[in-house]
Parts: sequence; C-alpha cells; structure tokens
Amino acid sequence: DSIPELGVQTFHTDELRSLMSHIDDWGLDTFRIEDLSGQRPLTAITYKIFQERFLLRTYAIEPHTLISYLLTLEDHYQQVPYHNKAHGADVCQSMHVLLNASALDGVFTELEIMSAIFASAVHDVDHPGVTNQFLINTRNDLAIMYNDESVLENHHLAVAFKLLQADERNIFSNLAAKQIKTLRKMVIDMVLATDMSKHMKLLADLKTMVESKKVTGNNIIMLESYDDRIQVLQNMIHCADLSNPTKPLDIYIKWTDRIMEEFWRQGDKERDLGLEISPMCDRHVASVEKHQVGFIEFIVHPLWETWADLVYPDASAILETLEQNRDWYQARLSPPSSSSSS
Ligand SMILES: COc1ccc(-c2ccn(CCC(=O)N3CCOCC3)n2)cc1OC1CCCC1
Ligand SMILES: [Mg+2]
Ligand SMILES: [Zn+2]
Repeated sequence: DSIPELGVQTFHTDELRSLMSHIDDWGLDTFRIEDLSGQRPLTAITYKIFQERFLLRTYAIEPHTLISYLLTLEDHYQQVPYHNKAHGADVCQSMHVLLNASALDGVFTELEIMSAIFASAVHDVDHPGVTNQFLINTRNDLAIMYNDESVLENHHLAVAFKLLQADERNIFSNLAAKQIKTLRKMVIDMVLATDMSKHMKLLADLKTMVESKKVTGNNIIMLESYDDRIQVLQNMIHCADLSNPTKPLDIYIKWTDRIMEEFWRQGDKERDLGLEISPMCDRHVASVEKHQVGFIEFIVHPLWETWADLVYPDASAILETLEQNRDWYQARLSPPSSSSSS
C-alpha cells in the first residue's frame, strides 16, 4: 500500500501541505498540525523533517519503515494534558529549527543531526503525566527499576529503543554497526539531559563554553571533542524542551494551560493519597501567572540568554519574544493600580 504524500491520512491535504511548508520556522502551530493530520502531529512533523534533510536517502531508510516506527512511537505517547504526542512533535520541530542556526552551519555531521531529531521525537514517549519526584515518592515500579535516577528519562529511552527491535520498524537497519553505536550513545546523552535536575550543570557548562567560544572566520562555532559537541546538542534539546515561553503568545498560553492541568491532576492524586501536594500542583491555590514569571526569570531566560550568546545573532528574535511574553504575564500580575487608569 502506498504512503500518502504527507505520511499521514488527512482530509485537509492542501492546508496541511501549506502548514508543513513552514517546517523551518520558529512558532509553527503544532496544535493546528495535530488537527489537520488526523491527530498525527509527531508522525507528520518528523516524517517531513527526515525528508527535508534527505535522511531517508543518506541512511537508506525505507519510507514504510519510518512511517511504521513513527506511528507506533506516536501511539506510545500517553494521552496526558501536556507530555503527549503534540509536545513530542513540538520539541522535534523546535530542535530542527535550532539545528539550522547559521553559527552551527556545517558543524554537526548527518549522523549527529539524525540523532538529535530522533532524540527529540522520542524524548518523552510513554510519559505518565507525573514528575520523577512523584514516582519516587509513591515507590512506582519505574522508580524501583531506575533506582530514583532520571526515572522518566531512562524509561523514555528504553521504550524508544525497544520499539526499534521489530524488523518492520527498524529505521537504522542499514546503518553500519559503528554508526548505530554512536547514534545510540548520543540519543541517550541527549534525552538524559532533558531531566530538569541536570539544568544547573548544563547551563554552567554552556556559560563556560560561551566565555571561551572559538569561531572560524565566518563566525562558525568550532567544536573539537565529543564532549563539546554533545554538550551543545544537550543544551539544544534542553532549550527545545523549555521553548514554550519563547513561542508566539497564543501558542505559549495553550502550553501553559496544558502543563497546569497536568500539574493539578498530579496534585489531585497527591491529595487523594494523603501526600503533601507538590509546588504549583494545587488547583485550589493557583497563581499561574506568578509561576510562569518565576519560571522565565529563574530558568528559561538564563538558559536562552546563554544560548543566544552562543549562536549570536541567530536566536536574538527568539529572546525578544521571550522577554515580551514575560512582560505580558508580569503585567497580568500587578494588582490594579490605585490611580484611575481607565
Ligand atoms: C508552559 O509552562 C511550562 C513548560 C515547561 C515546563 C518544564 C519544566 C521542566 N521541564 C522539562 C521537563 C521536566 O524536567 N519536568 C516537567 C515539568 O515538571 C518538572 C519536571 N518542562 C514548565 C512549565 O511551567 C511550569 C508550571 C509553572 C512554572 C513551571
Ligand atoms: Mg521529559
Ligand atoms: Zn519534554
């Protein structure tokens, strides 16, 4: 049976094709793609990126095999409010754009690029919609399996690679053994770096790299060692994972609604279990704007400001949107002024 042009069955071929022509743009509306692709945003977006980067040709990947892997991967994302297939698709497309920074032109190999796209697509597969701490506190089987260390991130990786074991889904079957070994190591290193507990170390190392940044004549970053190369890719996927506040405001607000609903459902579980309700997880004590301002101030802006330095000036517009979005949430925070402002 032949594969549809866009990889997925859709009644909106023209509109979906038109949207997908903006695959290289920051702020692509993943929600719209979810609706137009028959609820297959991850398959549609990842398939388009693999095609656009000629990865099927370079690595002799059978289109049927890629579609089969992507559809199964997508089906293994759980239907939770935030960490669902739309988030996986969003981080994958965001990573694709970040890889296109001109300061990184020709820096990464095809294999590193495919590893980064694959890592982004799989990075939250089978996410149960609760945090590592919740799984640890409730002695969940996953916490027992992974000894409380990056529990979710280890699980996402195990699921992603297990799905590859079926011949009809093994998209890397034509890679050399050494290439598979390298890809597997890089994907593991990238997905493990999406654990928030690694944030401070990642950012500190990125700052050190920026301070000692070496560039070629035309401002292209030079990365000699594996450690330097993987460090940039780890920060890149971490930026993509924390990119919601850098997107157009209407899209950012939708992601905020989703993460809050997911946090509040965890809080509901904690309340029912008689556990202390985690920070920001009590729907009866909600200060959504305050938490977003804090999230941007203490986590997102410091990270993106450093990333923007590394790839200067490629991420300057993204940083600008982030600051505008912070100001918007900030403005909704301050109590109405005493003077009659109307
Ligand atoms: C649009 O809002 C958010 C979008 C993304 C995040 C976020 C934080 C860390 N990650 C990376 C994955 C991770 O490590 N997590 C998943 C979230 O829970 C903590 C462990 N993702 C948080 C967001 O808002 C939070 C709720 C109010 C302030 C913070
Ligand atoms: Mg995650
Ligand atoms: Zn994520």
